[in-house]
Amino acid sequence: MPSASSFEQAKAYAAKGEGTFFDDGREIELLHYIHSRPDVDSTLRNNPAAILSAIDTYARTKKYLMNVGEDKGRIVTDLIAQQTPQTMLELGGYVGYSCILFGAAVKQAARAAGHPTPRYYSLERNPEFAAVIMCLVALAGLDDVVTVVVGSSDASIARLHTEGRLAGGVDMMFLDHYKPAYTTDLKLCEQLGLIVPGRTVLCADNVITPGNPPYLEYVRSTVAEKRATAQKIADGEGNGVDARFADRTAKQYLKREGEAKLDVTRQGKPGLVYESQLVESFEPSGERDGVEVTRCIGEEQI
Ligand SMILES: C[S@@+](CC[C@H](N)C(=O)[O-])C[C@H]1O[C@@H](n2cnc3c(N)ncnc32)[C@H](O)[C@@H]1O
Repeated sequence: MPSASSFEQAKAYAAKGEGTFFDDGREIELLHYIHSRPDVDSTLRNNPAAILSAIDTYARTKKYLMNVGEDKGRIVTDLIAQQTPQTMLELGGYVGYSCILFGAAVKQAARAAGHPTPRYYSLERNPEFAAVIMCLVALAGLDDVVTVVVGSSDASIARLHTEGRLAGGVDMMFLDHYKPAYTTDLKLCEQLGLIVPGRTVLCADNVITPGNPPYLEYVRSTVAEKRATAQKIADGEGNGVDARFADRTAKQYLKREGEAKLDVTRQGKPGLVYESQLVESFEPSGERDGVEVTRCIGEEQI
C-alpha cells in the first residue's frame, strides 16, 4: 500500500496548540455550525461526503478537531473497498468523522458486492461526544449501518460479544482511542475469539504522532516473542501504563474520565500470526503520521 509523500498545506486544520484541543465545547459548537447551515437539508442530509466536508471546513476555519482526516482516512477506505467488511468496529468515535467516512464506505462496499447490510460499531466513552456522533450519523443517513456504543471500549467490546452482536468475529477494526488501550483491547478481542485468522484486518491510527511503541511491538512480534512476553506478564511483570508513552498521551483523558483503568495482565492469544505494515501519511494538521495495517494471517497451535 503506497505511503503519501506530500501534504497539501491549503487543507490544513487549524493549529492544535499546546493547551486544550478538545472537550471545551467545540464539539457541540460543531453541531450548531452544521445545523445552522442554510444547505443542511438541501445538501448535507443523507450526504456523508458533504457532511465530512462541512466538518473539515469547521476544523480548518474555526477550531482544530482530532479527526483521522482525509489523507489517513483514504488508507482505511481503500482497505474497506478491498475487504468488504461485514462487521467493523471502531474504538474512539469523537465527533463521528471516521464513523461517517468508514460507515459510508462499508455500506457502499457491501451494496456493490450484493452482500447483506453490514454493521459498523463506533465505541465512544464520552457520552457527549457519542451524542454528537449519533446526531451526525442520523443526518448522514447511516442509521441503518452504524451503531454508536457509549462506554469504555473494553466494557463495550465485552458486552457486544456477550449479546452475540460480534458473532463470527470482526472483519475490520479501526483503533483510534486511548493510545495505551490499543494493545489491551486487541488482546481482549483475541481472547474473545473476535480476531479471525485469514480475515481480520486491524488499522491503528497515530502510530507515529503521538506514536504507540507497545502496540507496534506487539503486532510485529513473532508468536515465540509473544509467548515469552505473555509468560512475563503471568509472572507479574509490566504493570501500569507503558513508560514509553509521553505524559500528555498517557493523561489525555484524565480531566474528564479520571485515571485510566487498563487490564495490563491480559495475555491475548499469542499464537495468532500477524503480518503488519506501516502506511505513512499525514495528520489533518499536516504533521507526519501513519496507520499500522495488520492482517491476522494464521494461528500457531502449541
Ligand atoms: C482521536 S479521537 C477519535 C477520532 C475519530 N476516530 C475520528 O477520526 O473521527 C479519540 C476518541 O476516543 C475516545 N476514547 C478515549 N478512550 C476511550 C475508551 N477507552 N473507550 C472508548 N472511547 C475512548 C475519546 O473520548 C475520543 O473521542
